[in-house]
Amino acid sequence: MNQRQLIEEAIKAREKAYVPYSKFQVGAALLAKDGTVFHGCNIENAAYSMCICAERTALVKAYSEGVKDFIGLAVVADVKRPVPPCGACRQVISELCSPKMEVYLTNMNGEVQTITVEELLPGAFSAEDLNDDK
Ligand SMILES: O=c1ccn([C@H]2C[C@H](O)[C@@H](CO)O2)c(=O)[nH]1
Ligand SMILES: [Zn+2]
Repeated sequence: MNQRQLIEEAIKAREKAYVPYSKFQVGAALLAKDGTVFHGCNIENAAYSMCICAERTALVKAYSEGVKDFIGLAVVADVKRPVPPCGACRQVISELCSPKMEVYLTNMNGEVQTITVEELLPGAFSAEDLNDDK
């Protein structure tokens, strides 16, 4: 599976978005090392702060099935620039994906920005900080 194909999977995942409030559909596709692709979409709630982003949906689906090794993540929305993940997702991606893994940020115009996990959130808070004895 190449970058273009993973983006196609994210476009398919986007169709499943549950977005009655924002009407802003986001899709994600997470490629695992074993070749499995996990789809994610955003899922909103009348209690707005409970909204779950597409990226986290895909990651939680994979982790909950015991899959933890990934090759890439594609994210797509219908926006002017390749869709930027929110801060919460950057934090979760930083913890659950390897620093050098590539993330493909895209839009429906076919623009693609390739960025690594470590570039998404430089200086991310991590488990090492918790264990820091100073
Ligand atoms: O990268 C992003 C950015 C936003 N959203 C969702 C959250 C909310 O449902 C809607 C508007 O912010 O888009 C995502 O799923 N991923
Ligand atoms: Zn997010």
